[in-house]
Parts: sequence; structure tokens; C-alpha cells
Amino acid sequence: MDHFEYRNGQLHAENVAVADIARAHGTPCYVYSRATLERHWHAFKDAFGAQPHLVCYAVKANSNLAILNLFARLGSGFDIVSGGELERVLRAGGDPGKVVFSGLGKKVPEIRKALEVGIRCFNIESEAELDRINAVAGEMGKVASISLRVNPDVDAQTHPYISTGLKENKFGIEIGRAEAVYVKAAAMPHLNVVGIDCHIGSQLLTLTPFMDALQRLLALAERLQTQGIKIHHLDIGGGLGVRYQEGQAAPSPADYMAQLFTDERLRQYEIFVEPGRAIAANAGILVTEVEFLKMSEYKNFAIVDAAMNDLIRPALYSAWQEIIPVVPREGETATYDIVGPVCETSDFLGKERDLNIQPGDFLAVRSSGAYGFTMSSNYNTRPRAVEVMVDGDTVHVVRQRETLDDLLRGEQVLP
Ligand SMILES: Cc1ncc(COP(=O)(O)O)c(C=O)c1O
Ligand SMILES: N[C@@H](CCCC[NH3+])C(=O)O
Repeated sequence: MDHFEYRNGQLHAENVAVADIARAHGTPCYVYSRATLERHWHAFKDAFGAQPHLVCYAVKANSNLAILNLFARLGSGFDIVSGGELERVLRAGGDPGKVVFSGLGKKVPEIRKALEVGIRCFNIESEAELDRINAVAGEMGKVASISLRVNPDVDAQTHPYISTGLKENKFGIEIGRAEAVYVKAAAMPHLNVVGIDCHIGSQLLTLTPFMDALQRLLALAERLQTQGIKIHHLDIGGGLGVRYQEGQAAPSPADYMAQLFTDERLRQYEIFVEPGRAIAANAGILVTEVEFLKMSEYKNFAIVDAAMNDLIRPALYSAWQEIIPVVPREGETATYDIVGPVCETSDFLGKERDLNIQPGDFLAVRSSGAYGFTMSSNYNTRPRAVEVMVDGDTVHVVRQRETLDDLLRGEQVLP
């Protein structure tokens, strides 16, 4: 459930009519619900009960400062993958002491900045990265807290582009090598081994792959113990899936944790999670206006003003997201492909959708709060959409629509 519901014949975001938002702020427009974001964050937090834990929101899912700030106020941790994301967390008032730094290509300045502000832990993805972080920490006279992101070789049963825990994926350190690499890390003067990390993929709708990965992590932690390497926390990554489609069943954070904690061995560790999608996806919609209808014998197209540059998930993963009218009309529907103005055949938001629409109508693409705006681009020199957050009766613009001047800033012709 989320806070986007029909009331009095039209779609509302919390207490505000979405059509009013679209008229006031233009389209395409991302609309987020504060109450939904907070509720989804609390669902993770509450699922832990008294167990020591840290919810590290995965910033990549939606990195708008206003959203990060909401979570910072709730005391959240953050999972970052770049110096840019670290900067966002700091500007949003996040506690650097609750930041974990994932990602497999950390550059020296990014590592330096992370050490300077005192992040909680580096999730290390290769032996070469271990050497680099040890060297940078050494130069700075610091000790970096680290965990290894291990690749447990389990099939997350999700789209191949967002599966990360198979041995052929670029992520993490092969579980068979992990013990040797931990021994090496433990002997490095500027590293402090504190945890084990893994993240096996995104949009997981079954819990079995998480359990399989966890068993392998727990076994590794026990082997390390016998080597005298004490593991303080287990970071089980993000990846919990959400319902994009009616009838799809997604486990709740409570189901997820209940399942994990069936293994009592887990209780001796502080548990970190890095959820992104499960918190943000169903807390946002993308609102777009129908520009033209193009009907033919073969196919009907609704050409809308949002495109693959605004929301790339359908083009990139053939992802299915629900598309609904903001103010539904009575009467007959027709079947449309909902397409944007970008010059690519893959520029669609949805295919074969039954709708009763006219030019000028607003449509909402649901479940767009995660991997929507953050994956947007300026392709076809299209300025990025405006983002607003609804808080009860109030609409806050949390990122202005980009202007062409913003978009062109920094480009120069030859003298
Ligand atoms: C290391 C890491 N942590 C957390 C996440 C967040 O994943 P999700 O949005 O599926 O929860 C990702 C993205 O898949 C990731 O790569
Ligand atoms: N961007 C992907 C998820 C990738 C998660 C990042 N590791 C999606 O929209 O489904």
C-alpha cells in the first residue's frame, strides 16, 4: 500500500490531487509521498526489534536531498557507491559514521574523502582495492574499517542485468577466495576488519536466495573466527523486491527478517541492510501528459511528454510499471503503447495498455520512486523533470525542473 489513491474520482498523492500538482508544476513531474517513504523506512527498522542493526538506505535508488534528509532525521545509515553520493549524504545532514561505501571502482580522492569524514565501513570488492585503501589510509595516518563484499555465487532469480551475486558477475570477491583475502587484510596495518558484506541482486521476490547467501556468510564468519579474525557485523545488502503489478507477491521487510532470523547464529552479529527499491519505489510516481494519440490499423500510440530519458527502466530491462489515468474517464478504452518523444524504438513507458484517454490528459507511471529520476539523462537534450514531495496537504518542490541553461552549462565551442 502507498499513499497514491483515487479519491473523489481522481488520483491523490496524500491529500493533494495529482492533477493540481501537474498543472502547477508542469510535466513530466516526479511526485513523492513523505508518509510512504517514512513508513517504508520504518518497516525495515521495526523488523529488527531489539537486534543490533543499521538500516543503510541505498542512495542510488533515489538520492534527492530532501529524501536523504528525511532518512537522516530518522537516524538512518546510508549505502553509497561514489564520492558524489557521499557529498549528497553530508549535505542532507546524514551521519558519516553510519555510511557504508560499496562499489567496485573507488578512486583515491573518494577514499580520501570517506576517511576524512569518518565513514563506518568500506565494502571492498577486490584485492587491488584492499591495497589501495590500505595505502591511502596509511598516507593519512588513519585506519580504515572494512568488510569484504563476497560473491556467494547464488542465483537471485531476477533480471540478469540486476543480478550481482553469481560468480560470472563483476561484483565482490569469490567466496572461495574470501578467507585468504581476509587473512591478508587482517595483516594490513591500516585496515581494521569489522564485517562481511554481500549483495546478490535487486528486485528479489523470493527469500531463498537471501537465505542461501546468508548461510555462506555465516559459514565464512565461523571459519574466520577460527583464524582469529573477529567479525562484528554482517551486511546482507539490499535487493528486497516490490510489487510492480497487481497480484505480484513481494515479501515484506518483516517477512524477510523473520526468515533470516530463523538461523539463530545471526543474533551474535550487528546486521546491516542496504534497501533502496523496497523503500523508495512505491513512494513515487512519474506524472506525464498525453500530447498526441496516433491510431492505426496495427497499433495505437499515446505519445506522452515523459520518455526513456526520464524513466529508463522499461527500455533497459523491459520492466513493467503500471500506468494509470490521473483523472479516469467513463466509457470505452483502447489499447495503446505509451511512448515518449525520444528517437529510439525502445523509448516506451508501457506497451499494450488499455486506457480511455485524450490529448491533454495526465497519466501516472506508478512505482517510479526508485531508479527513476536517479537514472534519468539529458538524451535528446531533454531537461530533467521536476521533483516534488507531498507532505499531507503541502507540495514542496524538492528539485526544480532543469532549464536549458542548466543543461548547457559548461559546454563550449572552440575559440
Ligand atoms: C551494493 C548495493 N547495495 C544495495 C543496493 C540496493 O538494492 P535494492 O534497491 O534492490 O534494494 C544495490 C543495488 O542493487 C547495491 O548494488
Ligand atoms: N536500476 C535497477 C536496479 C539496479 C540496482 C543497483 N544495483 C532497476 O531499476 O531495477
